[in-house]
Amino acid sequence: MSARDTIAAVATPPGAGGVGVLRVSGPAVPALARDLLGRTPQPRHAHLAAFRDADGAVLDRGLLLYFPAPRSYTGEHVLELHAHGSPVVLDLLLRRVCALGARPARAGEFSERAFLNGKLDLAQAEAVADLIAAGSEAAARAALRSLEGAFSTRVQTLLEALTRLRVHVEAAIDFPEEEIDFLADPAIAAQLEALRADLAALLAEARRGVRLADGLHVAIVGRPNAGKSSLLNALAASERAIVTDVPGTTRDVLRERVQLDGIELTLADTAGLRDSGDAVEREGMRRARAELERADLALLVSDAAHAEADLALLAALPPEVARVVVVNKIDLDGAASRRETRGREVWLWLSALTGAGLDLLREELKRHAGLGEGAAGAFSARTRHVLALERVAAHLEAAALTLAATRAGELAAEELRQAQRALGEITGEFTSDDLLGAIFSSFCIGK
Ligand SMILES: Nc1nc2c(ncn2[C@@H]2O[C@H](COP(=O)(O)OP(=O)(O)OP(=O)(O)O)[C@@H](O)[C@H]2O)c(=O)[nH]1
Ligand SMILES: [K+]
Ligand SMILES: [Mg+2]
Repeated sequence: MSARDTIAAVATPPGAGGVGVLRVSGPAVPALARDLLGRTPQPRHAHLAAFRDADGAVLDRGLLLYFPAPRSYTGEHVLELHAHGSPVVLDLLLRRVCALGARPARAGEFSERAFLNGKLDLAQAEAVADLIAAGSEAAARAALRSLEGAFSTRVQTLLEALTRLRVHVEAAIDFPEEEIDFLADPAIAAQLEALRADLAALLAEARRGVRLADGLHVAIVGRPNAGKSSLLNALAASERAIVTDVPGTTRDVLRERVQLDGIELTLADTAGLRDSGDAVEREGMRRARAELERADLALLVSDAAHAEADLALLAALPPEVARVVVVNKIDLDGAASRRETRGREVWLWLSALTGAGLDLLREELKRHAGLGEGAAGAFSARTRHVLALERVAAHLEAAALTLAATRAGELAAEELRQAQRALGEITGEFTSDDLLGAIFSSFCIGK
């Protein structure tokens, strides 16, 4: 399979447990397995074995499973030893297999080998880590879909369409006397447009995939006393934040994780924004603004009694952050809860105190977290993928402009080539060692 060395690591989490698994991968595995079992193991068969140290003393009794290459996680010969989940026993077993020719694996090294042996593409390998780290049911389901190739297949389809288009354009360049006519062929423009539309759809889904994997980061902002901390407490269903009728109560950012129908929200309560205030409060406001820059969604809370004045803040929000306007304290004038769309904002009338209208807010949050319509087939993605897709979009746009304006085949072809490269980075067709190192080193040991 490869001339790589043999690696070993405990694959189960540190600490005591019912069962602990030691995993070994590489060319030394067949000999190692024979040594441990006293005979050649059957492939993919659970053998009951006594694991012995060099002197023949039994270290533990457990199961031994042998997966010959290439039908294994890494694509190499793999051995799994299922022992009792004792850190001491597992450490002794690890020492034993290292004495028999293995070395301790680095973080993510099994998955890296799976990638290098073509068992998983890069997006799938990342999905393994995202599945392990999933903080909610929706995140776990989405990561499994990516692991099974839902995202990669879409990328692959785009890559194929892009390749066909490049063949067309590059063929035109090879016939300079006909190049202009060739590139004016409406079929080329149509192919490019279709590609851009498919890419835009995939980009939107990948962005949702990032939110599903990471959870939705919500910054709660507004004027002092609008009821921001009360809203956080209502959503968290606990008295996490201090609520008083004194404006300027919240000084620091308070973050709270909330599970909402299988998705994870990180809510950040912030200091009320106003012009005056002491030094501490001003620092709180600076932190509130920094929180906004990082958020996926801003909940702008206003007091129903003076909502219009409070909402002058809308213009101050970073333009790229999605926002929902909350008109709070409707209990004071007896208004009913409701939802309205005004321009790019959704407005919700509710009461953090009585809970009226909170269900509308929960629905809105779920929509933003990617659990809206069409979420059934959602896959997980990473910011790295979104950035790559954005670069692809920019190159395709440049190619379209070049073709439309100048019919400069060489330039358009170069943009398409760059687009293909950026797309290939997602699945790992084009990668640098630095990128691979960065990705796999963030995995856990034994994966
Ligand atoms: N009647 C009514 N009062 C509310 C409601 N929400 C909050 N309040 C009251 O408004 C006051 C301010 O609430 P907070 O939650 O502290 O407001 P805040 O926006 O966090 O204030 P700062 O942290 O000072 O910026 C408190 O007295 C709350 O009890 C509501 O829906 N209805
Ligand atoms: K307050
Ligand atoms: Mg507060």
